[in-house]
Amino acid sequence: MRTSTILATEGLSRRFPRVTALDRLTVTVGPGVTGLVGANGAGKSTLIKILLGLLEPSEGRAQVLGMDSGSQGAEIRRAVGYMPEHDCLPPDVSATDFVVHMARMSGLPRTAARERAADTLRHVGLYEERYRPIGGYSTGMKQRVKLAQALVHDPKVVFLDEPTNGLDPQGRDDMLGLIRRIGSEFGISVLVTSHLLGELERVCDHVIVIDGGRLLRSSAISEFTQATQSVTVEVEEGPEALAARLAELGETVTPQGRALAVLVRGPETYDAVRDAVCDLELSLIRLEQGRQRIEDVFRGSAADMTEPATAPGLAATTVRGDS
Ligand SMILES: Nc1ncnc2c1ncn2[C@@H]1O[C@H](COP(=O)(O)OP(=O)(O)OP(=O)(O)O)[C@@H](O)[C@H]1O
Repeated sequence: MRTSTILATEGLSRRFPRVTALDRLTVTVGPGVTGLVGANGAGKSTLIKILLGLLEPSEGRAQVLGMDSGSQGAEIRRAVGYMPEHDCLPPDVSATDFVVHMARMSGLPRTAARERAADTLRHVGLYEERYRPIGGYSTGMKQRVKLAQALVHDPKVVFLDEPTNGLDPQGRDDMLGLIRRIGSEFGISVLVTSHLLGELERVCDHVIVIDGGRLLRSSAISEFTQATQSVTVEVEEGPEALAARLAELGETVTPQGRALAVLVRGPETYDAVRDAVCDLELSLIRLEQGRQRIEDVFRGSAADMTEPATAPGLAATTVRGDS
């Protein structure tokens, strides 16, 4: 394992009686913010639980910070902060009391625990409300408390399981901003899961996409954005004929209103557009470089990831990058 490796899995599988949640997953994660993306049921939470030593793999192995998840789970959990997906907060205590308690559980002395809890709650943006019982909090505030308890013991790495779940667009933006700061300002490596590819584009250095427990892709975000370069072509009349000709020439074309978005494979794509427009004697109105959404790379292979799970329309409002 390289010294810069934060976590790695090798041929990792986990079978449940009715489903294979992870299927021979081999992946390596370096420092920075890494997105783990997959539709609901893709195996994201299962992977996190195995990494933390909370669940046994059926086959293969996993390491976090050079420690084996099978035999060194307790050490891993000391070094890693974990924000679980589901609501697991006690309703009757305040955020302050809860986060201090979690800090004490991690081994911090009383005074240090109080100081760290106050700092961490301030970092996640909880102020006066931190003295009120958690039961009265909004979803966004509860997500912040979960994030604070993951950070309070000053971990080297945090695993955040669907931190934007249930949040409105503003809440998502705020949470994504916090995640970016954890990576850049605090220097903590982050593994963050989401079922929406587009929202992680903004905060991640690297993205891993899984589907049905299998690895679809693991790439630096720059490779994704390169892959999503497109050119928008608008002609006065005959966009259908142009689309058909470009498709014949092997180009990937998506109608966009009156225009066409053509995925750029390389310089040959521009030649194909020029030749098709000339051959069909069309009048070109617009030829413009743009970027498709990151999830367009996976259209067809993992379509669920382009849909918001809880609130239709949210993804469209939070995803950047339409050309
Ligand atoms: N304890 C379990 N017993 C049986 N099946 C399970 C168990 N835990 C997970 N699964 C199944 O394994 C698959 C992967 O689940 P997992 O929770 O890892 O997915 P996920 O990508 O985190 O999705 P979600 O965001 O919906 O939780 C699912 O089909 C799920 O039903």
